Amino acid sequence: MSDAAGPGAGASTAAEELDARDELAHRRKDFLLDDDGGTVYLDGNSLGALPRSVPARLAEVVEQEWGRLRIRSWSESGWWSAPERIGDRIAPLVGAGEGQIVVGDSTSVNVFKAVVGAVRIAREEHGGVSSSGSGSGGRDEILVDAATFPTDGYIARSAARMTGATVRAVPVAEMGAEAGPGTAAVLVNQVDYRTGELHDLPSLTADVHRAGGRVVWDVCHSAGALPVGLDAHGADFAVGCTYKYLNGGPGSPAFLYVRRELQSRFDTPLPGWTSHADPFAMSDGYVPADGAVRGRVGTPDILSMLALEEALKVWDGVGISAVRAKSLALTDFFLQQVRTYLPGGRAGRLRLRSLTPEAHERRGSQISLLCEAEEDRADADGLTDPGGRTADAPGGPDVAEELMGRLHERGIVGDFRRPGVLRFGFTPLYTSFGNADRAAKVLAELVLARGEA
Ligand SMILES: Cc1ncc(COP(=O)(O)O)c(C=O)c1O
Ligand SMILES: Nc1c(O)cccc1C(=O)C[C@H](N)C(=O)O
Repeated sequence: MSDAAGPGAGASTAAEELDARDELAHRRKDFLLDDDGGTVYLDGNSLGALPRSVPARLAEVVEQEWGRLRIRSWSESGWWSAPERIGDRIAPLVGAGEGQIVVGDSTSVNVFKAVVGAVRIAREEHGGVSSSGSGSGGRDEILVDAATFPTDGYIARSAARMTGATVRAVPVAEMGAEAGPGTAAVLVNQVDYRTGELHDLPSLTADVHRAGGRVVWDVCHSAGALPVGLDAHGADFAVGCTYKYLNGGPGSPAFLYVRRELQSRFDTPLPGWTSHADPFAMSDGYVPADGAVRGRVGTPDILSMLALEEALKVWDGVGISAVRAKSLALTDFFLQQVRTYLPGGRAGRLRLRSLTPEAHERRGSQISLLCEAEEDRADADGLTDPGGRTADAPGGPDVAEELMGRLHERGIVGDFRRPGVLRFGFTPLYTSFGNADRAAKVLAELVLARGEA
């Protein structure tokens, strides 16, 4: 086991061989990881690790650009154009051409802009009147992914109230069939935050378009983890955060993608002055800027934004397809090792069941294991029946939360989501196969100790 692989050293030969062949292994050194402390960090699907070059760059921004140049930095240090410049840096990672992504605000705020923008465009296309808000062209419904990360659902409901639409929660698998003549917009997560399931962006986008609606993709759990293909598959809008697989740091600004053909018709519900065609004219009337700039609202959060820009340098020379290949290999390997160390996925009355699909085309970059405390089931084959019941069996959620606490004590950092889900995120730029092996081994030890107690 090489030092570069970090904790997990001394792990299985299989892990060592996989690490030795890993084309992305050299990237690990670009991150500050707690290798000496023995921590295996599998929570990059919530907060990515710190790229080593960020602190020095932030110090420079604060001391030099803010401290010395002060107001001049808006032009001389490129602060003013940072939202679009950084958007173009993210673009290839999500399959977008230049000029369609703006960075800023939170994902929640961008969901609001995109959903209202999508409803307005759909209505205009079907004979409604977008700017006055009157006339819907019969497009009165917003479909929302029934298992969505909560913020999207909350925001969609507010956007619906404001536009006179209604929201209907629909399981993603049924959305294509449910989209119809009343559909204005569809809001859907490409990867489910709880189960790690990857949804079919190309086919659902095509279905929504056939129904005459517009689709907003939340790519928080796919940006930087897998090829998204926004342009290629005709996505209308996309929003995503940058603090997960893009490692931008806590609360780093989100991004908004508006497909080029829709930009001139994007009627933002938050027309702040920085999205004006001539912001420094400071005129009374709002005239929207062209292009990605139209997605801005107010003054960009420069410190977070420039930390993100520096963090994105770890992607230099890295292709998203290599990242995807390693992500699938890591998640396959983790599942395989859990099965090896915990045969049948169970110990006594305690059972782990993967909610993350086995099929690669349906898997994001995390593994979610539902922890059930139940009677032994004759039909159970352990870890292999995603899509089954997710009932919180007696003690399930409590035991899962307790187990995640114990994992943290043993240096394995994943997280817990209700009901009883242990989440393990795999960030290919810095996670080694040794990490995956060590996490599986410690998890199995803890389940065995707890289940047979
Ligand atoms: C799918 C998804 N959407 C949105 C968010 C959060 O949005 P915000 O960045 O506004 O907190 C998260 C995670 O926090 C998420 O997982
Ligand atoms: N954004 C977060 C935060 O500010 C605090 C704690 C966690 C988060 C997260 O990102 C949660 C994450 N989206 C999830 O998938 O559960």
